[in-house]
Amino acid sequence: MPECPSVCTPQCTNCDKSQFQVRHRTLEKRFLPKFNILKHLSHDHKMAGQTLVPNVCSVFREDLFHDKVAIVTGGGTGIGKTITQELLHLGCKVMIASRKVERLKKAVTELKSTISRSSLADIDYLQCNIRNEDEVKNLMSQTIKQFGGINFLVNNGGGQFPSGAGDIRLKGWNAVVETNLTGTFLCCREVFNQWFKDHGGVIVNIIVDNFKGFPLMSHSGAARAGVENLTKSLSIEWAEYGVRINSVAPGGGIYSETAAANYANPTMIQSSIPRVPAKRNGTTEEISASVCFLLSPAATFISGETLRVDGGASLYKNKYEIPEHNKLPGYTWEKDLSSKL
Ligand SMILES: CCC/C=C/C(=O)SCCNC(=O)CCNC(=O)[C@H](O)C(C)(C)COP(=O)([O-])OP(=O)([O-])OC[C@H]1O[C@@H](n2cnc3c(N)ncnc32)[C@H](O)[C@@H]1OP(=O)([O-])[O-]
Ligand SMILES: NC(=O)C1=CN([C@@H]2O[C@H](COP(=O)(O)OP(=O)(O)OC[C@H]3O[C@@H](n4cnc5c(N)ncnc54)[C@H](OP(=O)(O)O)[C@@H]3O)[C@@H](O)[C@H]2O)C=CC1
Repeated sequence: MPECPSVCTPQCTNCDKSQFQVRHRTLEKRFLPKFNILKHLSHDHKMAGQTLVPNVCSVFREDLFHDKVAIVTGGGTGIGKTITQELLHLGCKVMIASRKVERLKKAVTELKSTISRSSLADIDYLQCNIRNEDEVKNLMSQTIKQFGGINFLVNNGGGQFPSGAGDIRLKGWNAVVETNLTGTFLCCREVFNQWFKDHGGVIVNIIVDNFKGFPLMSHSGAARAGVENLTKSLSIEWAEYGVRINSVAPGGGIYSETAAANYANPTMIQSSIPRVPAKRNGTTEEISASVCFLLSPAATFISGETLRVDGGASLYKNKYEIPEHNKLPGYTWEKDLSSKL
């Protein structure tokens, strides 16, 4: 059992396990189901006064963002929800935004209950499809109205469906490109025009590990490559306005129930593990820590960068297995050379 990185968590009301220990067990359960090495927990662990969301064990100082306001798109689920929870823990006011209001409402109710009474942190939600220009404009203006400004934008909302490129219909291609590239652009442009141009600010874009191509997700690979380059362009163009912008590229698989549920094969996220040098999936907490670092004063000289958070996966094998074939013969002036190639 690893050490908890900071002071944390109450004990279970039924036994002496801390919430961190229970959380750690839950992660083992997620990542190693088929090896059956887990001992079953003898009872449900109930933490006095706690909700279902785990307590935050952030490595960052608790008041780090006490005077800050953040927007997190897709902040009601998975990676975005963990980022939101860590930002709240660090004292930030957070507006979460996505398409499905029920998810947003549920997340706000759960996460609000984790804010301590002495904290200046606050959370609210706005429905916003980042593909819709008017809704993005509204997200920025309403956040400014409600929280008095915006310091951070985390462009986390996004996704795709797996498909061979030959089978992607134009509508499907456009849906993925509009979500991941155009949606990210619209959020960047609007936060700049409505606030960052006059006050500065920090943007973090969540992309994917597409560094060796993204076979069967070509639409998303292309869109995220666009975001990576947008990150570089804007880091130069907007430096004079006090804007920093970076990307985080999660790799391997980052497990969350919603991420897994997006795929017909729920083990899709787990299937990366053999090709991850760390030999496991990543956690939403590991992505959140990188985002908080890039938002923080520790990263004031970092802009235009993409941080790979992938256990080394982007340096190792492509997940895609190329079937045996002889469809790409060599070009040569010698007869019979092809047998030696
Ligand atoms: C290990 C992996 C690493 C990465 C992990 C993660 O990212 S985890 C995070 C994962 N989380 C997420 O990805 C969450 C967010 N993702 C999403 O909401 C969707 O994947 C979206 C981005 C396509 C938007 O969807 P939407 O409903 O707003 O879109 P829409 O209604 O406007 O147009 C839809 C059109 O797209 C097409 N099409 C759609 N699905 C399929 C399919 N399965 N099959 C084939 N085609 C499909 C189809 O053409 C359809 O129109 P049609 O022909 O039917 O009339
Ligand atoms: N999990 C993983 O292994 C990896 C994830 N990523 C990326 O990380 C980000 C978060 O994914 P993750 O948390 O894992 O999965 P989730 O499916 O939980 O998160 C996707 C989020 O994006 C929101 N979203 C999708 N489309 C839109 C839209 N048009 N407008 C506004 N919000 C939208 C969804 O909310 P709603 O449905 O309410 O709109 C949802 O909250 C995504 O960009 C994903 O592609 C990258 C690499 C690996």
